[in-house]
Amino acid sequence: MTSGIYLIRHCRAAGQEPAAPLTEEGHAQALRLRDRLAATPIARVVSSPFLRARDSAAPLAARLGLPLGIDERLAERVLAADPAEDWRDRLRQSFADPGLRWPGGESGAEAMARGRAAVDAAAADAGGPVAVVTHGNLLALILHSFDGRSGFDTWAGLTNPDVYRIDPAGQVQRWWSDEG
Ligand SMILES: O=C(O)[C@H](O)COP(=O)(O)O
Repeated sequence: MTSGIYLIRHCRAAGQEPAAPLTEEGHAQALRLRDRLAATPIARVVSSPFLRARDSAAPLAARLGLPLGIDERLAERVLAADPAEDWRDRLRQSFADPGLRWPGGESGAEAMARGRAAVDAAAADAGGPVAVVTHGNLLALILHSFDGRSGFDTWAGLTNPDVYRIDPAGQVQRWWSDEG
């Protein structure tokens, strides 16, 4: 039983590599994210190790006086070693077939399992709701682990940032999206 999970996609960023920073607008979004979430009794903040996720979570953790936890399992899924032009089609296929794996990549099932394990670890004994910051593909897979209806279309509709709430009963609801 959890007290609720806020599952967050990072704010707008300048690239996709691990060290890609937030844009100026992304930093402004991180402050709005902080202001929106600081009104809830968040007990723990955990992020992907990627810079864009850490910098999305850091203002919230600072406002709440909490350490920013880093969990490698929240890093974005590697779809394949080669940056294929048809990555979007591959992604669609991988939601339809969770066991599908391209060379150098993770299957959807593998990524979902590690992402869900990270969320469960963040929520365990937290004593209140937790905020977990990650990436688009992994976020959609984690949502799928709670609610089988979340899939490719959920991923395609994600914004930066995006916040989904998973309530103590495991029900998934989009909670906030800063489209500004
Ligand atoms: O799923 C995606 O959109 C890509 O893997 C990039 O993810 P991110 O922009 O959320 O890090």
